[in-house]
Amino acid sequence: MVGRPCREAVPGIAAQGYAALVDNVFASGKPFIGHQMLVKVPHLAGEPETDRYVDFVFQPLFGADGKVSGVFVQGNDVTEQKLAQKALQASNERWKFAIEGARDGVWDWNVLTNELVVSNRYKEILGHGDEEVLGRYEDWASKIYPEDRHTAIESLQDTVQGGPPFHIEYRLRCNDGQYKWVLSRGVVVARDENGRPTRLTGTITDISEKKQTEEIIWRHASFDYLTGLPNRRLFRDRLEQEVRKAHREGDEVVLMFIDLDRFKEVNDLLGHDAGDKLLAQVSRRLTSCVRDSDTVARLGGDEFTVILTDLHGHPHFEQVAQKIITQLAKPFWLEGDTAHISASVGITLYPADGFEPEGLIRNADQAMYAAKHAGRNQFRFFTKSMQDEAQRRIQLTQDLRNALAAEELFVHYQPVVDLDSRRITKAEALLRWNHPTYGLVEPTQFIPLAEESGLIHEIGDWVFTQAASCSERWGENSGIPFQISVNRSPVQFLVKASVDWTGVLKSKGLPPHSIAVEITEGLLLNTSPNVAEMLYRYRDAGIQVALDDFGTGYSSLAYLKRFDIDYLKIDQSFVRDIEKNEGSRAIADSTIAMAHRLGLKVIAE
Ligand SMILES: Nc1nc2c(ncn2[C@@H]2O[C@H](COP(=O)(O)OP(=O)(O)OP(=O)(O)O)[C@@H](O)[C@H]2O)c(=O)[nH]1
Repeated sequence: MVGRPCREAVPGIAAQGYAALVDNVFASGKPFIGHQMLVKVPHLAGEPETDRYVDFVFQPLFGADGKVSGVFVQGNDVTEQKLAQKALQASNERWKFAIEGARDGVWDWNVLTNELVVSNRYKEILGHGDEEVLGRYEDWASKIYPEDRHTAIESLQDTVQGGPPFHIEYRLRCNDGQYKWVLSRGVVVARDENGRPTRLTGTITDISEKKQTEEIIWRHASFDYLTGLPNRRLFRDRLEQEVRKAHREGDEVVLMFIDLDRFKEVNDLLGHDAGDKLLAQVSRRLTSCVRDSDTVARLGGDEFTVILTDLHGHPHFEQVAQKIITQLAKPFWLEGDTAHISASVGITLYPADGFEPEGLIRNADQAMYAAKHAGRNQFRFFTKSMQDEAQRRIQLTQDLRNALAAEELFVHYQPVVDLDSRRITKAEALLRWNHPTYGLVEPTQFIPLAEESGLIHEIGDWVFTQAASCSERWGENSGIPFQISVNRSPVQFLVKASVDWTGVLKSKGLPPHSIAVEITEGLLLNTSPNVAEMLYRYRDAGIQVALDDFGTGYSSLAYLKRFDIDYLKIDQSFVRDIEKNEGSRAIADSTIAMAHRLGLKVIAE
């Protein structure tokens, strides 16, 4: 090739304009430098050419006479570099497209010069036009919502110091002075020779809508829909926060547990809507008894709590408790009806009674329970003995679970004498518990535990089968049917019985009136369809129904007829002093007269 004209040596390349370039340099005597010039390199005949990019230098060579004697051509193949650049450009285009498509704003911060450049979309998110809004880092920092500023700056600094990429949600001030939630992300894109970041680039996304949705979800999950008060979940959070704060500041926290007294009666007598209205009014009255910084919450049903904070050695909680009791004992006007209720309040103190929120809630609940048992409409402070009592209740409930299997329960039969024939024709089945440690436990102590724990269903069915067997035995012995009455707790009416009482009687070949079901007056006021359905089922099956403790509650005559009650039992408080007390005698007389006119029989306890 050497010594031959370039048109002959590399004809394919020379023809691409390179021979002309050589001629130009030769003629002008001026060098030529070309960057990334395309050269189509020919291959064997029939094969396609390949594209190469070459950095060229065409240097004229001068002879002794000062004239151009030749041209020195040097080519440096930079194809790889060119392709890499092309790829990068394409990728940048794609990113630009993606970011703009996502409607994100872009920022770029030069750490060395402190220059901050933001895209138009960034400005648009903040409600600005083309004008410069953020020229420096400080401009950005000054626009952050004060409460978020520290965390946002710290997070950015952390990235600069070598931490993870910047990723944080915070609020930025817009053109109209309002704050907007944004999500900002950023990474280090350049470093100096010591590895220190010199440039960070990132995006901001407008997340105000997402935040609004989150806020709505949070409100639903944290506030009670009926009263607008914090619910159980938010109450727990607040209590934890307040206990932590009091611990830091050496302060106290007072927790009150408030349960309305006989609220069920409002629902039963005036309807659920009226009950709802009363609950809403209770929440307003409670809020009016405390300061804005205190918390009033509704745990559910008719249970409320109050957290008193910032006491700073001036405990005024007894006055607050008394105020609550007084406020809630005042009548409630419920669109045409008036309701009277009261409240039982349990009080516990952090740190005197406990350190853990969970324990404090338990204490306040136990104190409230004690206030109820002491006659309602009052407050009680938590004491150690309440804890012992609660412990005993838990223990008894546990023991009760085994009592049936361990044969500790037994049924005692109290005879009922027919005053006309002077014969014992009936008996009442009374449940007793012979506890291995405590001896005979009163039904008033363990029946409420059985009701609370749901054990009443199993125990109640067991009492019924015992009574049915006894009725069968005694009926056979005497030759006439013998009726035994069995108490059925209101709780047993709430779910479908697992044992079909009428079916059991049928299978034993006993007439349906072998068993009478004793219910309490309050049950008749229950509006649950289960109650009415079950009572009608007894009536249709021929099982008699007796009303216990008549005279102590509502004594509503309408219900006696509606549910076809067969017997009334006059409460023993009237019967006991019937000979000495005129009033009791009058009540007993009129009850008997009324019952007989209604076709009901009467039993005196
Ligand atoms: N109207 C209404 N009633 C509710 C709501 N939640 C629960 N309840 C009722 O509130 C009553 C609470 O029952 P209790 O506290 O056991 O009954 P109480 O009559 O207050 O009895 P004591 O507390 O022993 O005095 C139940 O009858 C529930 O059905 C509600 O959102 N609205």
